[in-house]
Amino acid sequence: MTEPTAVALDNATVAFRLADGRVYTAVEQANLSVAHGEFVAIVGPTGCGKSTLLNVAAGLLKPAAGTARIFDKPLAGLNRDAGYLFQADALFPWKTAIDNIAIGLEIRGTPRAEALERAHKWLASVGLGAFANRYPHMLSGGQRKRVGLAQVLIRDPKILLMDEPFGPLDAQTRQIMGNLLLELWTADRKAVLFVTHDLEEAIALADRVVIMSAGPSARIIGDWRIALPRPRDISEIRMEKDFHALHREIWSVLKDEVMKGYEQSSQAGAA
Ligand SMILES: Nc1ncnc2c1ncn2[C@@H]1O[C@H](COP(=O)(O)OP(=O)(O)OP(=O)(O)O)[C@@H](O)[C@H]1O
Repeated sequence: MTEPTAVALDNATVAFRLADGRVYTAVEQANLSVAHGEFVAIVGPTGCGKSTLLNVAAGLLKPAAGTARIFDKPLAGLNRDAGYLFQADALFPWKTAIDNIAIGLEIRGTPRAEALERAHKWLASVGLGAFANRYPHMLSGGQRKRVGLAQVLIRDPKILLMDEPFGPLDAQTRQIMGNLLLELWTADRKAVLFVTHDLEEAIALADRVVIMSAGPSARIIGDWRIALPRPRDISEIRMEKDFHALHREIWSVLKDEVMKGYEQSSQAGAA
């Protein structure tokens, strides 16, 4: 039996009403799918609608036209199968690392002792076993991301929605986090939808890279299968010939859209 598609957006159009009453169509007729266990990255120019598509998959935004289906069922309300990791930290500043991780289970009614035991395992799997009692302000940006990842994964979502999760980190920490993400994903293949503006990061991580055009009315204009071998080290894979060939091919499509994106966003009243 074939597995149901984890995320399927069919002809999804998303529009926003602006303060002056005009309607801004951010995304038009986007078709996007993420298969069970597949890692898909969305790349596109700034402001094209990457987060908007992710928010549709999360059930935070309803398309004006088209449909969103999760495991072959129409999405109504929040996507309860998904865990969401944003660019900004979502940690409670008044809770320690361990309590930040355990809270997701405690909210669901898991007894505290059991929640803590599982949280310690997750803290160890993100390499922070010795930092259980640190508050978020006592952790580096990369360490906070690790806690954030554990906080999402402990709830065992079937789908991971990631919106530039490593955006604020320095280049080296980004690569370390990328490798950690791949290691955890390989152990338990969840469907991943990963938004990034960094084409190299997208190719290094994903099974498929999807490219969006510049907005308004952004569309999906390319979909590449990334047949690079796994397991991957995301620093080393960037040295490979096949990686360069893919990068060249995808960038040839993306670069015009990036330029259009900058022009659009610099025009008065663009959005
Ligand atoms: N609530 C809103 N009301 C009006 N316009 C919005 C709203 N949310 C997003 N937009 C517009 O929709 C477009 C897409 O926004 P979105 O945040 O999805 O882009 P993005 O590709 O994720 O951008 P970036 O790469 O800069 O993070 C942008 O032009 C943005 O200004």
